[in-house]
Amino acid sequence: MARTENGKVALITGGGQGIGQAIAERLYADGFKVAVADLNIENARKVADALGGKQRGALAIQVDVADRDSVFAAVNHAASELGGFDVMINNAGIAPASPIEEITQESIDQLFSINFNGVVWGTQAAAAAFRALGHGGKIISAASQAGHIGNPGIALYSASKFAVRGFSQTAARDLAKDGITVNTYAPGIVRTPLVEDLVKKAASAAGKPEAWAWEQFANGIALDRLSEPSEVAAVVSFLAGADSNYITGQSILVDGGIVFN
Ligand SMILES: NC(=O)C1=CN([C@@H]2O[C@H](COP(=O)(O)OP(=O)(O)OC[C@H]3O[C@@H](n4cnc5c(N)ncnc54)[C@H](O)[C@@H]3O)[C@@H](O)[C@H]2O)C=CC1
Ligand SMILES: CC(=O)C(C)=O
Repeated sequence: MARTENGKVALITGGGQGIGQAIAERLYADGFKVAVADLNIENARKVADALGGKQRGALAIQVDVADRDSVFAAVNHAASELGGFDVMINNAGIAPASPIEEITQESIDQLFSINFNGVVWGTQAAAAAFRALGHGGKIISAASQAGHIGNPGIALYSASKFAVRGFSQTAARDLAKDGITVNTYAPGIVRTPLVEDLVKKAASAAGKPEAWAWEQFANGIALDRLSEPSEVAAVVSFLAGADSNYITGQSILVDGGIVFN
């Protein structure tokens, strides 16, 4: 795909692997300068370096999305180093199993601090940067099919993704006056380290081989296969680009046909 040099800047949290890496690569190919932001700075550096590094408009930044100051610092760093700020992708997330009986205050706090608070801090930091730069922008966050229908075994995760959708709908209304659109993407089951981990744990809990667990995860998908990260990145590319300028407050399912709204 040819770079179009659209001159815009996007920051992707959780950009060091999986869906976030695919989004960073896709937006870079679309012509964005990208800030690849991750708790795991080594992985973020690998992704940014493979795109050519800072000199070529791909900057690695360490961020902890659970920490408001860290997120604001990452956005400000991206804006000053890359010369602007236009698109925020709140992608970082975790998906530990959470059987109902085993949920604790700590497990709620840990999961929500990343999956939900991280989206709130990212939305605040991006909106502040857009206002300071005197223009609007786009905020795009990771929901999930599990944020459209409760998924068995991952109650906290599902709840956090419903919360991301609810927060983003209100943010879309509240920030529209500033020329800011707010949307979410809702993947199905994507081949990433996050899902590999869920599959391993499901197989071990059931005392079955991993191949069995992969089949369970693929069950009920109309297109009868799992998703690749690049297929999610293609939809995020649309949400980050001008063709989606009249879309706000929406959650776009990219799940091969699991949830039908
Ligand atoms: N893989 C899937 O099937 C699906 C994933 N999603 C969502 O997509 C997003 C990305 O998922 P994957 O790529 O599969 O996950 P992944 O586990 O492969 O990658 C997540 C990245 O986020 C980073 N990260 C974790 N905690 C962080 C923190 N506190 N601060 C900054 N970075 C942090 C990790 O270091 C990692 O690089 C998540 O929000 C996830 O919930 C949604 C639906 C399905
Ligand atoms: C991790 C996730 O979002 C799933 C399984 O939908």
